[in-house]
Amino acid sequence: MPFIELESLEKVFTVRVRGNAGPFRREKREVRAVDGISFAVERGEMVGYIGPNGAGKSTTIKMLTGILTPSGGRLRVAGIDPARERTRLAQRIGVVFGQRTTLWWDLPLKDSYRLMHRMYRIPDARFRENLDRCVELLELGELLDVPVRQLSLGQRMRGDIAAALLHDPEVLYLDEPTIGLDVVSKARVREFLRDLNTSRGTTVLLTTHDLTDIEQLCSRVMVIDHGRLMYDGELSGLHAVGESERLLMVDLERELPPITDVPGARFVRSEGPRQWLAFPATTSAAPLVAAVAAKYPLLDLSVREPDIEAVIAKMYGGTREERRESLR
Ligand SMILES: Nc1ncnc2c1ncn2[C@@H]1O[C@H](COP(=O)(O)OP(=O)(O)OP(=O)(O)O)[C@@H](O)[C@H]1O
Repeated sequence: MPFIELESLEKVFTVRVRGNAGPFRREKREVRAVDGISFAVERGEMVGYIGPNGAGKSTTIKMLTGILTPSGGRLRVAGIDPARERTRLAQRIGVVFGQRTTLWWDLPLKDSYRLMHRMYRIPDARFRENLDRCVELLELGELLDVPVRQLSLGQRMRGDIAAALLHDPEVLYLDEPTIGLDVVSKARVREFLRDLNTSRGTTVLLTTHDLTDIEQLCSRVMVIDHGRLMYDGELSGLHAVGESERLLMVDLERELPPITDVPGARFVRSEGPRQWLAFPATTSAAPLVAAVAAKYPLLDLSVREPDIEAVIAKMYGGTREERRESLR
């Protein structure tokens, strides 16, 4: 049985909007935030869950934690119906919302952890062990006595991630865990998550706007838009869907006219002896490199992978129907 299983999951919000019938008349309107989503995640998977603003990502996560009750469909996490058995599920899941903290603002970090120790009734030895591990790997040692409000964003985020893991959850939901962090903090958080996934087999569902998070952490990605699942597969498959291109950067021995006679490659631009050629992301670079090397005096070359951001933007561009068509 999959660890997380959604079948035609729906969440409909009813909102009141100002209607045409007068300034004080409000009309009811339905927002289908999640509109029939089905997927399964196996234990130990690390999956990216991405989409534009308002796509329905947070609403899905809230249903997975039991905070929101679905309007339709079926949902199981570790065999548990989250909305019905929220407290029982809470023992098995960890949640990190990047934009909000679960820590107590005025308390030193270690006091928040002590409270969680009690709340989750974590056995003492296990609590110690998990805390020590998080403190070491997330470099929290010097921060334990600092009130949360005095922590930098990156420090607070690391504090929040540790808080979500003290009770050994089997699944971790991360909503924008690297938002607003500097490059060093991002790298540290990513490394920690990768290690958690490989060493403990924790299942991770990651929502992010930073596609480098996905590139570095997830081999599988789900793209959601308007409450519907638009893509579910390997990250590499997204390139094919977005018809993206890879770039070959060629350093020639000297400045030469644009390379336009290599089949399958498109000249993009040049800067002195350096030229950039584009070719489809779905084809192999080897024959192209061989063809260039056979015809031109090469000093060096490198291949740049396509920018997923551009791929996603391409997917999100156009009408919903066109996008869905392109994904078939
Ligand atoms: N409590 C609510 N009442 C009414 N509408 C809501 C509510 N929560 C979410 N929505 C609407 O549901 C849709 C999906 O919102 P959701 O927050 O799940 O998107 P998201 O993909 O997480 O977006 P973001 O990346 O901006 O966080 C949006 O149109 C949003 O306005």
